[in-house]
This record gives sequence, structure tokens and C-alpha cells, in this order.
Amino acid sequence: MTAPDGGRAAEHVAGSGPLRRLVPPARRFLAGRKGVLARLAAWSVAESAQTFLVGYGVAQAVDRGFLAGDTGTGLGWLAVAAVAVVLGAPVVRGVFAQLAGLTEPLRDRLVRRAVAQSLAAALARPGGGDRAAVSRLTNQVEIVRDSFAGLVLTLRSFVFTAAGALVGLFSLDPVLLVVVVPPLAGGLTLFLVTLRPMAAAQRRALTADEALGDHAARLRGALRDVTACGTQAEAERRGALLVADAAAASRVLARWAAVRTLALGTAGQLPVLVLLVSVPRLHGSGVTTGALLGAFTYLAQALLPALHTLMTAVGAAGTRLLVVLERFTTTEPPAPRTVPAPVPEPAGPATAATGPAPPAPVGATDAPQRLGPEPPAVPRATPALELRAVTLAYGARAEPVLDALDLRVEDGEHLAVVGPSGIGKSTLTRLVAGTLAPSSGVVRVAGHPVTGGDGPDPAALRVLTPHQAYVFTGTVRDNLAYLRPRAGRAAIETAVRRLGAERLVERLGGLDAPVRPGDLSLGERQLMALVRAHLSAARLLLLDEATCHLDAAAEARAEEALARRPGTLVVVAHRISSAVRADRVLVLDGAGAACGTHRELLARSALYRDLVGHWSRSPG
Ligand SMILES: Nc1ncnc2c1ncn2[C@@H]1O[C@H](COP(=O)(O)OP(=O)(O)OP(=O)(O)O)[C@@H](O)[C@H]1O
Repeated sequence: MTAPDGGRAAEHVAGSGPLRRLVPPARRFLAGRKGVLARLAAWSVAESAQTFLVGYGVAQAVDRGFLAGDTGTGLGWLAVAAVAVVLGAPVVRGVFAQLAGLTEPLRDRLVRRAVAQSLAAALARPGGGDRAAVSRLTNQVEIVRDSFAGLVLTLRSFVFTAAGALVGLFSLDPVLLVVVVPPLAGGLTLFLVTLRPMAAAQRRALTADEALGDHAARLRGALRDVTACGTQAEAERRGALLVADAAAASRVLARWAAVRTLALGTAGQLPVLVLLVSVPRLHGSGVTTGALLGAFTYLAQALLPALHTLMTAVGAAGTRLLVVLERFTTTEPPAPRTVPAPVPEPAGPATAATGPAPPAPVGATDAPQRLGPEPPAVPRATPALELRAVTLAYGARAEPVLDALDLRVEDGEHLAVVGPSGIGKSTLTRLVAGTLAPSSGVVRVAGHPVTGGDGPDPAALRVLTPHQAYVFTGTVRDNLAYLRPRAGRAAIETAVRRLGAERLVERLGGLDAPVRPGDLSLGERQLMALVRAHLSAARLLLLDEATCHLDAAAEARAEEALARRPGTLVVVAHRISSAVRADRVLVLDGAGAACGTHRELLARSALYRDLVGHWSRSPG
């Protein structure tokens, strides 16, 4: 299985984009610190000299001293090597002193950048907040600072140590370079080749991990809703997808780590092995014992530790630095990942048998595939409708009609809203339509807040058809195509046919006949309003008892036609058949709300059972 967006994320890091974006600011940063860099280089040359002396001292001690029978000279050269080792301490101290001249300005710069990003985000999305700002200001700045310092230290150390060791090998005997350099270069090349895929794998693992953590956190806060909506199975399924994705990402990372270990082995151990195997030949061709010992000293004391540190540091700190720096180089701070709240499962066979097929999404077939057999785990499509902690009270001191209501309706879903008279059903539809602003909380249609924002024209997003249908003086066509004035005859006739309004249009004298609202019954007016809603381009239809004056058969036909229309249907139901037809039912009961399929609610909502019992006893 592949990560939902893992591929994209991997490309993002591994690709040249972020790297290229980092180059100009890095160059500017370093160009402004030439003095520090020069001093750092000077201390590093001292490190090269120290490396050189250690191996060279050992070689001379053996060749000129101990093997020549001159123990004093031997001890003298060993003393030189020892002094070189001891001198390493002030060298490291000097390096660290210069390092601060690079890391501290970098930290200051990143802090300024994080504050600027956060302010820009606040201005762009008032009230939206930038949840990642605190993390960038504290944790991520420190990660960059530490990783950067580590990288500068190890890269610099490797380059100057290697230079010292290679010069030392050359001065002992140039043929030593021929033996040592090829396996060393081979391992290093293999290591460099792993850098990009490793960064991509690391980024993907990080993304998968964040997605999993985010899902778990959201789930924890939504446990009541999940239980209320009976969506445990869906929540579990999505969690399992994310776990599988994180596991896949970790496996990829582990594979590249294995390649890197091979590179480390090749560069780190193979030169020693090759040198050991070559000892007889080298010795035979005139390479002295001291030179051979010096070469082993260079490998064991200098090159291999520096190489090991380099590979580990670049592998871990380097990729971490890349990933975190990416957060600072985007103009917009990265939005926190959103993992969708769990939704009800698609209607099972039992539910499907009692109701019509749910509406198919645009471009899909007529098959009942509202969510599809394998919806992508993250990020899922924006919900058609979302209420978050919505409270509505009609007065400052009035009891709220709706209290902290959360609701999510997916695009293509058919939801029925039921509840006792005066409980807040119409209030809910008005809030969604945007004709009423919530006292607190937020209502979003297709991702756009319905009030207070400067998003798209609400009329393009939703249509509210109230129970008192609005019919005006004009032609039949004017009335039917009111929400889509450019609708052609064919489109209007199709909508009329689907809603079962042919006889009405015929009775009125056709599409171009005049309408006198006073001559229409309440049911006929509702039928015209429903054709009008069907013709609208808005994807969200809200019917507030908009079929209450139709008979049961006409209501069923109208609701089924509107449910099949691409988009989302929310119906304030006044008959049990309306609720049974819907994918899910929202029961408002004043203190809270329950949401689920008709069957689920029959099992767990006493209020719903009462309503159903009441409806069943009522005629019509
Ligand atoms: N404009 C308003 N000002 C004050 N109170 C209102 C207003 N509109 C509705 N209410 C009150 O809010 C509560 C919910 O009304 P709402 O019309 O939303 O209920 P409902 O469930 O749709 O009722 P019904 O099914 O009988 O139409 C009721 O107590 C109602 O009296």
C-alpha cells in the first residue's frame, strides 16, 4: 500500500524543489559570515595537521626508532604523535567557539522568520490561528540549530581529517593511496546515492506518523460522536489504513537504512581489509613496516571514526534538518494535517433494501457508491456541510435552541432531520443557509463559513426550500428557472418530469403560461419550489418541511428525485418515510442530538422510537 500523499511528500523532499529553495538563503547566510568561516577553516587546518602527525609519528617511530634499534628516537616520534593527540583538545575548543558564530545568528533568523510567518497567517486567516507557530518557535528552531551545528562539525571534521590522513598516506608511500582510496570512495559514493531516497523515506515516515497522531488525537475528542453515529467500524478502518501506511513508510526507511549500513561497511571496513590482504605484496614492494602501521593508524584512528560520524550525522541530522527547514521556507506555514472525522459506513444491504440508492457523486455511475469501495484515507474531500460546536440562542438570556452541536455531512449524502415540534429543526436549516448566524461555533458549507466570511456567494452553494413555497407572478418558466435563469427547455422539462410536475405544468398551460400564485394550492406551490430547487446549480439542498402539503406518494417521488440529483440533500422530515429514505437521520432532542441510520436509531434512541411510533399512528 502506498501513503495517501506519501509519494507527493517524498517527491517534495527528495525533489530538487525544497533543496533548491534552501540554497539562496543558505548562500546569503554564509556570505555574510566570511570571517567566521575563515577562522573555522584555520582551526580545521590545525585538525588536519594533528591527524597527519598522529599517523606519521607512529610510522617514524617504528621505522626510524624501534626497528632501527633506536628506542629513544622511537619514543620521541611517539611523543610527537601523543602531543598531536593532546593538541586536539584546544583545536576542538577553537572550532566550537567559531561554531557559535554560525548557529546563533541562524537561530535568531529562524525565530524572526517563524514570527513573520505566524503574523502573516493570522492576517490571512483571522481567527484561524497558526497551531504550528509555537512548535516552530521552540522545538523546530532548536532542532535546526542542533542539527546544523552537528552537520557543520562533522562535515568539516571529515573533510579536514580526510585531508590530513590522505596527505599522511601519500607522504608515507603513494601506493597506500591506491589501496585505500578505491573502497573508501566506493562506500562514500554509495552513501551519497542513498541521501535523496533516504530523505524522501524519512519525510514520508514523518508525514505518516503525523497523520496517525492527528487521527488518534481527533478520535479521542470525537469518541462520543463516533459512538452516537455508530461509526466505530469506519473510525477503526481509517485508523488501520493510517497504521498500515506508517508501517509501510517505516519499512521503506528501514530498507534504505540497510543500504546505508552497507555503504558504511564498504567505506569503513573494506579499506582495512584490503590493506590487510595487501600487506605481503606491499611489504614485498618496499613499503616499510612503519608506513603500514601508520596507514592502519590513519584508518583506525582518524578516517573511519570521522566517516562513521559523518554518515550517521548526515543520515539523521541532515535529513531532519532538511525536513524542518522546509517548514520555514514556505511563505504560508504548513497547515496542520487534517484527518477527516469518521463517517457512517455506506448503507448496508438491510438499509439499502428499505430505501432508495443514495445519490451518486458527480461523474460517477448510478450505482450506489456514495463513498466508494476504497475511499482515500487522507485527505478526504471537504464535507458538504460541517457544524462545529454550534450554539444558537434567540436572545442573550434565552436558553439555547441548539447547544454545541457538531455535525458532518458528506458530499452526496442524504440526511433527514427529525425532532419534536419547536426543537430547532428550522433553526438548523436557517443556520446552514446562512440566514441566521450562530451565537458561537462555525457552520461551513463546502468548506466555506456561511456567515462572516467573504467566501463564494452562498446562493451558489445551497438552496433552502421552506414549507411556505415562494411563487410569484410571472410565467411558469420564470418561476421554475428562478435559481438558474439560463436553464434550457430540456433541462426544465427533465426537472419537471423527475419531480412529477408534468400535470401541473400542463394544467397551467405550459412553460410560457402566466402564473397567478393565488390560483395554486399549497401543494402545487411546493411542487414548483421543488422543481426550482432541482434545477439549481447549488450542490446542497435544504428542505424544511418543503413537501408537507404533498401526499405521501408525491413526497416520495420528489425526495427521491432530489436525492438522486448530484449533491447533498438535507430534509427536515415530517413523515417516517422521509427518515427511512435517508442515509442517516439526525434526531434533535434539545439536550443534544443523535445521528445514525434509521435502524440504528430505532435501537438506541428512545425519542426516535417515540417519533416513529407517533408517525406510524398518524394518518398520511
Ligand atoms: N425568530 C425567533 N425568535 C425567537 N424564538 C424563535 C425564533 N424562531 C424560532 N424560535 C424558537 O426557537 C425554537 C425552535 O424553533 P424552530 O422553528 O427551529 O423549531 P422546529 O423544530 O423547526 O419547529 P417545528 O417543527 O414546529 O416547525 C422554538 O422554541 C421557537 O419558538
